[in-house]
Amino acid sequence: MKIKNICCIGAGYVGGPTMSVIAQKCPEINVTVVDLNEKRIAAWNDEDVENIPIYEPGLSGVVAEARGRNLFFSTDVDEAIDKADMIFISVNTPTKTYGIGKGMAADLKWIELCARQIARVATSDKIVVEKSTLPVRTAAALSDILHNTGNGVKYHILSNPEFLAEGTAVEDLHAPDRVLIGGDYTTEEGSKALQALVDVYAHWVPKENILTTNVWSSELSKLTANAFLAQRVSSINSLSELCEASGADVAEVARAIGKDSRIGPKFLQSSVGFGGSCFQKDILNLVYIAKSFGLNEVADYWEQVIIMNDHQKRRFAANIVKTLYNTVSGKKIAMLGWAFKKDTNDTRESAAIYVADYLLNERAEVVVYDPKVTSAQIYADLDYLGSRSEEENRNLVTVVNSPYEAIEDAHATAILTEWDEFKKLDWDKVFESMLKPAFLFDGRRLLERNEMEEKGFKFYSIGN
Ligand SMILES: NC(=O)C1=CN([C@@H]2O[C@H](COP(=O)(O)OP(=O)(O)OC[C@H]3O[C@@H](n4cnc5c(N)ncnc54)[C@H](O)[C@@H]3O)[C@@H](O)[C@H]2O)C=CC1
Ligand SMILES: O=C(O)[C@H]1O[C@H](OP(=O)(O)OP(=O)(O)OC[C@H]2O[C@@H](n3ccc(=O)[nH]c3=O)[C@H](O)[C@@H]2O)[C@H](O)[C@@H](O)[C@@H]1O
Repeated sequence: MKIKNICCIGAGYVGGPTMSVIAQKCPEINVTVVDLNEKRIAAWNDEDVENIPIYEPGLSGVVAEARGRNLFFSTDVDEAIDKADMIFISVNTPTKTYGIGKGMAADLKWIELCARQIARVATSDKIVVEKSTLPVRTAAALSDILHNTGNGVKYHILSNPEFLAEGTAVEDLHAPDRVLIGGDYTTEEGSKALQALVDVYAHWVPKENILTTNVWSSELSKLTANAFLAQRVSSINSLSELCEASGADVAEVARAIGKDSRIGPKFLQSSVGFGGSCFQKDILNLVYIAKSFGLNEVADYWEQVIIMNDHQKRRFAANIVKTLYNTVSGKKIAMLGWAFKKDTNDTRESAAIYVADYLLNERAEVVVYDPKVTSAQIYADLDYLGSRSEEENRNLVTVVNSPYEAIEDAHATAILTEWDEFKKLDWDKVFESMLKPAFLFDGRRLLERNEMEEKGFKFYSIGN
């Protein structure tokens, strides 16, 4: 079966970049990315390709190459569904904020809406691909909806979770460690559907890197991969506190253990805590699933990863207060970075939000600089927490366009995101323009202690 038309529902951080790369690498396939969000689609279609709604290194070049040729962005969801032989569902699956499973389970409302819409519109057989991260066995629910509310056409459901990381999305999509496709390989038709998607990726991914499994293994592998990655960060972060107490240096410990090929060097960078839209949500989902099977010890084991991460964020903020003589009330704290990691404008679950909230509860005046995050986003993130009125957030928080403006007359500077430009700041100038003693809190292990102390800073660094 040769795929000619692909539709992707959801033009977000996953749907946008993933489909752009498929279109780039498969010029004979028409790829239409649809979304209900008109503003987002308008931005994807902006004449100036630098204005696409997601900042990812290299992405604008990919979009420029394929857009208008075989890559289209549209709000006409029905038309794109009807035309497609293969439909990716790449909508958001956030943690539920209400009802059963509140604060834990994934909210599958948008997934179900997509399924119902596909069933209503489709007049020919479709391969439906789960691109969103979903709880294990979601494909059964999708199949139920599609086959019971549809127009009598046939559906094959595949699971094809996405492993890209933000900030390196294009690189990850061009050369993935693996592509995972779950499908029903026990039937001839199921195998054909699986093969159709394998053939799409085989345009640029070596065959040995395309793994096929049954649907449940694929769904569960995505949650597992994120849980393992987050667990490594929480593990090294837990040790950062022990390093601070004992005189060891977490970077040295990480290097020493990472040299063991069984452990490996990646994801051992101690930090102010992991953020991003997925680690916390996916682990909470895993915990919820384990609990729903009555596996309480399994649930407790994974929940600890989140508990440690919350502790790390709180501990970083609390240390600022403690170091500034137990009060930051009325003091200016410069925060460098707001995004949850460098090279992205995404702020979802960023540690910076929680550190700022903590400091604001202590009545600090916070000044934020981030090279890619807008002030509107920063205020929206704080408002969303609901810790204080919107007016108070605007009174207490200032967003500026230059790091030097942020640090001017600051009592303390805190690095929250590891943007490369922070390494290259003129730190002598920073020291000069801060109030003394000039406290510097490095939440990303970006700077060298000796160098900063020589310049005169009172320097605090995670795990050292
Ligand atoms: N952000 C990331 O780096 C990664 C995310 N994922 C998973 O991919 C999924 C999508 O994540 P993101 O792209 O970050 O989310 P996102 O929130 O950036 O994008 C989702 C888009 O879907 C649209 N949408 C929702 N319901 C719709 C409907 N019924 N019809 C049309 N459009 C609809 C929304 O308007 C939104 O623009 C989630 O399940 C996430 O866990 C997986 C790997 C990486
Ligand atoms: O499902 C998802 O959404 C994605 O989640 C993560 O990707 P992402 O969240 O974009 O970014 P990561 O590079 O994993 O970083 C996550 C957080 O952990 C932090 N981190 C990461 C690595 C490390 O060593 N230390 C550390 O503190 C980062 O600063 C960031 O806040 C996974 O890496 C992707 O494989 C996955 O597809």
